[in-house]
Formats: sequence, C-alpha cells, structure tokens
Amino acid sequence: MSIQGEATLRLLDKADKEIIKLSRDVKGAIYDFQHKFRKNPANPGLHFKQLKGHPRLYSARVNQEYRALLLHAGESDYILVAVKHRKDVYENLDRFAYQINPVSGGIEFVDLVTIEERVGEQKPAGPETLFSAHTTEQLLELGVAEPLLPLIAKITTEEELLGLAEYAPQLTGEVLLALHDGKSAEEVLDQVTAPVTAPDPVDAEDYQAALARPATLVTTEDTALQEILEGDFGRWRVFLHPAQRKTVERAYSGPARLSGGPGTGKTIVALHRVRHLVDKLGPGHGKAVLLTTFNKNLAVDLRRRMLELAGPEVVDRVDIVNIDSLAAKIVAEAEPGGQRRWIDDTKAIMEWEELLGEAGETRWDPDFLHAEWSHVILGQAINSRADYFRARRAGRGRTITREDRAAIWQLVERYVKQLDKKELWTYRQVAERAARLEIERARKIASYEANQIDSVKLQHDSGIWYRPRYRHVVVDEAQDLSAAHWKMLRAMVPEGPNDIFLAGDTHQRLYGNYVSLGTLGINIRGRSSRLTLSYRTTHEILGAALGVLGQEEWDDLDDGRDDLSGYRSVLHGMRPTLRPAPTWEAELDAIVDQVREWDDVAPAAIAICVPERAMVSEVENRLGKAGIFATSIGPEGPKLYDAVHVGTMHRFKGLEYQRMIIAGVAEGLVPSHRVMQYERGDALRFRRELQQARSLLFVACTRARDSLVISWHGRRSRFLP
Ligand SMILES: Nc1ncnc2c1ncn2[C@@H]1O[C@H](COP(=O)(O)OP(=O)(O)OP(=O)(O)O)[C@@H](O)[C@H]1O
Repeated sequence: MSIQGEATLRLLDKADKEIIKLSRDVKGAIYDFQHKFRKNPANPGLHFKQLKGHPRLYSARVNQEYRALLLHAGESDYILVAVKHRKDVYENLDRFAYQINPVSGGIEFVDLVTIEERVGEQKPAGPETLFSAHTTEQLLELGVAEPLLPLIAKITTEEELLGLAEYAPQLTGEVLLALHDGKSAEEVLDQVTAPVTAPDPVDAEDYQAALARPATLVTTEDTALQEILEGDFGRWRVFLHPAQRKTVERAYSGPARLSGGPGTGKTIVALHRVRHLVDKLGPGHGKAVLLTTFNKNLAVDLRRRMLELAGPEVVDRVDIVNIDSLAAKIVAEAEPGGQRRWIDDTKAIMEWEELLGEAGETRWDPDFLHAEWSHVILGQAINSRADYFRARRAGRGRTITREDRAAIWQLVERYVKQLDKKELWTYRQVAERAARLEIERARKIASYEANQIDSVKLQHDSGIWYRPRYRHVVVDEAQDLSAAHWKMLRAMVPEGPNDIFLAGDTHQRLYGNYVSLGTLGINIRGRSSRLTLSYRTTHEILGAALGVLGQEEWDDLDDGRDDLSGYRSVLHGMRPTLRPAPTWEAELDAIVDQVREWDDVAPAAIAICVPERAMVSEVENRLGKAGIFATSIGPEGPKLYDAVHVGTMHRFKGLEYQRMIIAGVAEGLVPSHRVMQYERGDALRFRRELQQARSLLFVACTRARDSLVISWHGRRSRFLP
C-alpha cells in the first residue's frame, strides 16, 4: 500500500466522546496532527504504522504520549477511530475489533476495554442475564456487533446496558435497548434493523463501498474534527442516523414526504436536505431553494441552524421564511402600496364576534362561521352565492340547509366588507390571494414555454421575464399548512425531480388544517419515509406522551393513515411526575418549589407551559416574586434567553428544554371549555377539536429532554393516564 500524497481523514461516530474528554494540550496536538496527516500520512514525524494482527488498523503519533488509531478504508481514505495513551494502545492489542456490519453494511469499531469499563463490574455469565432469551444467531441477524457478544452475554441490569450502548456501535445499542423494552425479535427486525439494512449483499472486505453507505457514521467534512477540538460540536451536524442520511441524499422523482414522531430529527433532515440540494445545484441559480415552516419563530430558528450547518454562502442561496410571510410578500409584490394589516385567526374570530353582536345573530357561533368561510369558501376559492350552494363541505360535520347557506353567505359578505372597511386581511385571505397570483404566474410561464410569441407580450405587460420562483421547495412542520399554502407552493416550483420535500407529523397538528395533498397537485405516493428514533426525549417521557394520544386515528396528509409504530428512544431517565394540587395557587407554589429544586441547570434549560394566556403572566409574576428570573415566549420566540421560559402550549412547538413543567392540565383547561361546548351537537367538530387538544398536550410533553412534571388543580385532564 502506498501512503504517499494527500489523504482523507474522517472521524467515526462515538470517537468524539472520548476525544472531548482529553486535556487541552492533547486536543491542540490532535489539531496539528490531523493537518499533517491529511497533507502526507508518510510524514516521518507521524510514526505511521500498522498494528500487529490488525491488517487495517494503524497508529500514528499525536504527541509524545498519545497515539491516534486509524482505520484504513481503502485508497487514501482513513477513519480516526480513537485517540489513546500510548500504553493503552500497544499493551493489549486484542482490545480492538472492527468490521463491516454484515446487516447494515456500515463500518464499526469497538474498543472492548473502554466498553467493559462503561458497563462496570459484572457478575459471571449466568442464566439471569438480560439477553439470555435470545440466541447468538438472532442477535447477529438483528445487526448486533459480533465482537460485543461475550460482553452482552454478561449484562444483568439496565444500567450496564446503558453503559454499553453509549460506546457500542449505534445499531447494536438500538437493537439491545428495543429488546430490553420488551419488543419481540420480529418487531425489532422490522422497526429497528430493516430501515438500516443494506439494500445489496454486503462484501465484508470492501471498505470503500462501506464508507459510502449511510450506515457508516463518519464525518464528511474536514471542519468537523476541528469543531470537536474547539468544543463547538453539534452531533446533529455530522452524525446523521442512517435513516436520516438516506432521506437527505435520496434522489426523488417528485414530491416526497418525511414523517416521524417528535424529536426524530425531521427538522435536522430538512436542513441537511437543503444543503444537499444547494450543493447539487452548483454555482449560480440565485436563491433557488425555499425553506419554509409554519411559525415565524421557527423560521428564525431554521435560519440560525442553517447558518450553523452550512455557512453564509449556502444560506445566501436559500429563501428562509415562514409560510404566511411568504404569502404576504407575494401579495405585496403584486399590489404595491397596499395599506392593509394582516390578522391571525384569533383576531379574525373577534371580528366575527363583533359582527354577530351587531347583527343580533345567534344561530351560529363565531368559530363555526370563521371555519366555514376559511375552509369551505376560501379553501375552495368560491366567489359566488350560487357556487356556495353547490359547494362540498367535506369534514365540516354539522349539516346545513339551503336557507342556512343563504344566511351564511350574507353574513360572509358582510364580514368581508367589514374587513375591507377596516383595511384588514386575514392570513387565510392572503394565502388564497397569493396562491391565485402564483398559479397565474405559473400559467404564464407555461404558455411562454409553449409558445415563444407570448414572451413578447409577457415582457410588455410587466417589464419582467417570468421564470419559476424556485427549483426546490423544502417544508418543515408540514402538518400545519393549509390548502391555499400548498397551492401556492405547488405553483412556485415546476413539477420534476426533488421539487417538493416536506417534513411533518400529523400527531402534532395544531391549527386545524386538514389537507389531501394528492388533490392539490402534490403527489407523494411511493415517496414517503418515516423516522422512528427520538434523539430528544427519554423512553419514559415518550411513554407518557404516547399515552396522551389515546386511541385516535391520524392521517398522513393524503387520505391515508399515519401511526407512530416503532417510535422509540435510546435515552433513559426518570418517569414523569404527575402532581395534583388543591388550587391554582397551590400549583403556582409547587412550580416555584420545583424550579428552585432544579438549581443544577441554567434557568434557560427550564420551561413552564400552561394552557391559557392569562396563566402565563401569573406564573411569570409568581416566579419573579420568588426571585427567579422568568420571561414569556412571544410569537417571535422567548423575549430573553437567560431566564426560565414561560408560555402557552402553542408557543412550544418545535422547541426543546432539558426540564419542563406543564401546569394546569385539568378538565376545562385541557381540553378547554371551548372544546367541550361541541360535545353535544356537532360530532365531527367535537372529535377534531378533541384531537387537536390531545395534539397540543402531546407537543408540550415531547419538548422535555429529560425531566417532565405535569400538574393540575381540580379534576385531572381526561388525557392523563
Ligand atoms: N443525528 C442526530 N444526531 C444527534 N442529534 C440529533 C440527530 N438528529 C436529531 N438530533 C437532535 O434531536 C433533537 C430533535 O431534532 P429535530 O428538532 O430535528 O426533531 P423533529 O423531528 O423536527 O422534532 P419535532 O417534531 O418535535 O419538531 C434536536 O436537539 C436535534 O439536534
């Protein structure tokens, strides 16, 4: 083998965990080492040499004491698998093992001594071990790393298992934890192993092929190792789960959808996907990629994370904006100088209240009329009374007569006039208008392409050349977009490979927008994938959160069903605390006590979530009086960072905290009295409202990374176990 010339040096997943713990001096030496090595592995100062009995394993000198362990992956590709003290390398070479996993096809390295130390003192193998019910063949078939089998055979406690999983190859840890959670071998094969199984037969010696597989968890960029050494390391930026990486890099022939429970990394995949698409486009093309989401604060967060992941050059080529701001921009562009203010659904319902009060109308409530107008009339672009008489009212529950329709149409006309007079526009109106403008624009482009003559006229009309707005559209929080949003997006990007990529989870739908993408020209059939491993929340918190969802059925944005089978976590911690209180006052006192008890973490690692807006300031005040700095989360995110965050459940979407208290989880609040008013009457409406209330609590519960307290006063919520 020749080692002349330049080499690549990647870092294997989990090697970072030991490197982070080394002293600053050693880290500095690794920094110099990696530069030298990449330039010329044959540099005599590196003492580069093969380890006895390990044809692919090499050591190289980092400094006088420390050695880097390098796995040769063919040609000039090397993987840094560990940095160790000299004596830990040469004294016991049997401690190291590596392989291409025959199931996943990924490169794996294990240091048996380190893992044994993590597992702790064990009793000799006996019948009482955790995995004695499983045969060696079974474990291997599931993808467990063979060199670890003797150690696995001795594990007797969950603590030992967690110790092993921390340093074992990813798949081994996932499989063992899923078995330990009580899943059958068949379930584990189906839910854990199958999604990361290599599609083609695995050649145990072809390390070059293995290096390219998503199952090989290595850094791809030179900068990653530097970031670890500088202590500025986000694992999400470099070690994608094989299922995540597959989705990031896949070439889709049309629109594709990614689903998955909370914390499975959908946003992370969306970010990586954007970078991947920009890289593939090559130079030029302007801002050819759109990255959009529902909430404004999440769009701000996406920009921050996109910068962190890909740097300003990539970000400059991406439009990152929340969907309603995008629609507003399109409308403003078409109608410059407009004076209108835009209002959200809550304000729009207040406008309905005003109108119904003035009209003395009591047959319908403001919620009902707003939904009828938004979903049936605006949603289907109905412009006349006659069309409304014929309109489909799918999913609206309560049936209405012809006379009802006539009366509703009249009220809607009055309502629209009232908004016009006040120069107001609801976001739904803006979205509909933007969709129509974009559809018109797409039509012009198509006619230009079909008939060159039109181009003269087009240029004449507007003075600009029409071209598609984007080459690729990537959507996060897709479950909350409305039909009008999708119509607008569909028109913004020409149909073709990788045109639209959407990530979302219908279990987290908070804004009542139910769509069928197929009917909106977005055909995702055959291009759907799902993530199942949560990186955020512990197994114990996930269990409680799933309990909140009950036995409801959930859609897949496309007339099919979605579920959370296989949704799991490899993180373990305390069970959530369920804490009743006699009164709201007592609950507030308990919040203060709990936050005081959590003085081992920074205030901003703690959040308190409540069902109603008025409760936010009450919590904030009470904490303030107790000398605890607290801040509320507004529409644009938290007002301050170095404080305990307090907000309503809606505000927590997409966020995460180490410790969380969800307070006020009582009947009448969760679900609210407003929801319960539909119990007698509109059955479909009631079901949907109840489902949405469940989703809201589910979202809140899944924001917690490792501690969750749920409290209530009065009667506990029906959603709690
Ligand atoms: N491959 C990974 N390696 C390390 N951390 C990861 C990885 N993927 C995701 N994470 C972390 O898991 C957490 C959740 O990720 P993300 O926000 O993308 O999940 P999500 O599926 O979008 O969640 P939600 O549906 O709740 O919004 C984040 O802290 C993220 O950094």
